[in-house]
Amino acid sequence: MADRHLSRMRVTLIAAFVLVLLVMITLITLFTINAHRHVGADYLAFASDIVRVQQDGVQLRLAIESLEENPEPLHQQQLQRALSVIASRLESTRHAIRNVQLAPVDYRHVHREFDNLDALLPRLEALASGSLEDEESIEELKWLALEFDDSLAYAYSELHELVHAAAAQQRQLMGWLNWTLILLGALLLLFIAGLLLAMDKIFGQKRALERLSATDEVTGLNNRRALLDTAGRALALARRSHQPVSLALIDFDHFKRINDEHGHPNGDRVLKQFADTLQEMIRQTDTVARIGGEEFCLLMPNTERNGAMELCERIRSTIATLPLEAIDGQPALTVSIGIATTHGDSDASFNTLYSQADHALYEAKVKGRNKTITYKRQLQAI
Ligand SMILES: Nc1nc2c(ncn2[C@@H]2O[C@H](COP(=O)(O)OP(=O)(O)OP(=O)(O)O)[C@@H](O)[C@H]2O)c(=O)[nH]1
Repeated sequence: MADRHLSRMRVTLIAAFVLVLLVMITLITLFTINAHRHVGADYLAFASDIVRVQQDGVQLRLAIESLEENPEPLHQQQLQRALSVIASRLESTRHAIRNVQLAPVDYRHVHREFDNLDALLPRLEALASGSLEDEESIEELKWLALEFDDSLAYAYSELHELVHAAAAQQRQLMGWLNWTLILLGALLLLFIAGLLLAMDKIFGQKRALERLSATDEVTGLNNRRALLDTAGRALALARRSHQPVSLALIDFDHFKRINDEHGHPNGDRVLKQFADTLQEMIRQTDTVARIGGEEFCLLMPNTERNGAMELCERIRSTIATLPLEAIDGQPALTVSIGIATTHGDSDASFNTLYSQADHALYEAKVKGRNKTITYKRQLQAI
């Protein structure tokens, strides 16, 4: 049952982890694809560059007007300078477009306009560096310059808009990035919280299992297995510190009658009441366990034979007069007790102690029950 629960929890945890992983991978992939173009681009700087180069068209027009009014070499030189500035700015704008990585589909028409400018520029430069003494050449230069200026203005204004749109996308992307990070953080927290809860549950179940495997369910006392652990430790400690350890086996007399006359459930209640009474009478360092049907074992570390005898006698006489709640509050039971003691200098094992106490218990039963007998080389009865 617990195994099934644990493996279900394991599957849930793995599924949660895979889900979180998938969500993270999807979000990161989507983000990376979109962010690739935008994240590193400085659209703001590019936009202000474009505003600056838009002034080139104004310079060109001014140079043409001056040349028209007064076709002097000085104005011709101004025109040549303006054209050379435009040429180099066109080149650096192209370079900037490649750097900000605008999607080619978005700026295809701008690109076409740039090609047109590329075609017009050499013609303009040739005219501007030729002889401009007759009106016809100036007129041709003027119209070509106007066509060039139109194209330039269109290209730059389109580009400006594209860059603004890209900057808006970049801002939106950053917003998404924030939300993505918040979502990932929340998922991670959820996952960690789930993991902690699951671990808490697992450890809780483990503790409950340990408790159950060490406890007798009728009386709530330690069971045989828990007693063996405790006794092993107590005996090892006693050997090291040369202290005595006593062990008592307590067995009800004619318990069968209780079951027969009052029913098994009432028999259980009697066992429980006895266990509670026993717990109240012993020291904190003592351990009591139910090791069989109606047989109990009391481990008394650091207790000599006389001390054990005194306590067990008190137990025996208390039980003999104990009103049993499950059977009309009447005292109706006695116990027989066998005690064995190991001294500090002895290295008796639990099994030895147990069989000595069992031997003494057998003697108590044979000698008429309701007795406490300590195991000695010759058994000693009270
Ligand atoms: N109610 C209840 N009875 C139990 C439990 N375990 C064992 N018993 C009963 O305890 C009785 C033990 O019977 P016996 O071994 O003959 O011992 P006894 O009747 O106490 O007689 P002596 O020990 O010889 O004095 C049986 O009737 C078992 O059914 C239990 O968990 N609950």
